[in-house]
Amino acid sequence: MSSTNNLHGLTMEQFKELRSKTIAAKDVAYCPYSKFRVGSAVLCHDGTFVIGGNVENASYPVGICAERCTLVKAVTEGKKGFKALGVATDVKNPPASPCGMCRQFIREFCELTLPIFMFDSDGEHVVMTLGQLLPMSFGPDSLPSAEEMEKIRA
Ligand SMILES: O=c1ccn([C@H]2C[C@H](O)[C@@H](CO)O2)c(=O)[nH]1
Ligand SMILES: [Zn+2]
Repeated sequence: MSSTNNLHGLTMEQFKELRSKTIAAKDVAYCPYSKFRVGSAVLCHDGTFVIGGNVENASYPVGICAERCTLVKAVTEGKKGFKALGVATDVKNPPASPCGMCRQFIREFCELTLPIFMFDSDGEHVVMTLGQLLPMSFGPDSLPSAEEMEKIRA
């Protein structure tokens, strides 16, 4: 389920860059209310990285998590496929994992095999795939086509 030595197809160099960018991204968090810094980075298929942090709001529910911030940036920069996602916080035992809303958000754009590296306060990680974190999930391929939908409703 979790592992510290399986890089899920990433080279050691890619993994190290994902780790350093994810941990550094904690510095871009805007979290005056919770003070809980979350950094995130995604490795895109084109080899580039996009980073983000949690961005809170005086109207608390309006805030956005680091993982969604990162993916919104990547998608709107035209990035198409994603090889790995990192998330880093200042807690340990266990490291924080993406919330349910983020898991579903990630599902829209990534394969179930996407590895999600969760880094703790010491930079140690647990890695799980999106499919492990979000079993029997509902995604774009779960919706019937317009034609199928017509048959279903007939
Ligand atoms: O995986 C997580 C968990 C929490 N948060 C944010 C939301 C909020 O700003 C703060 C406290 O929940 O951390 C994230 O960004 N990602
Ligand atoms: Zn979230």
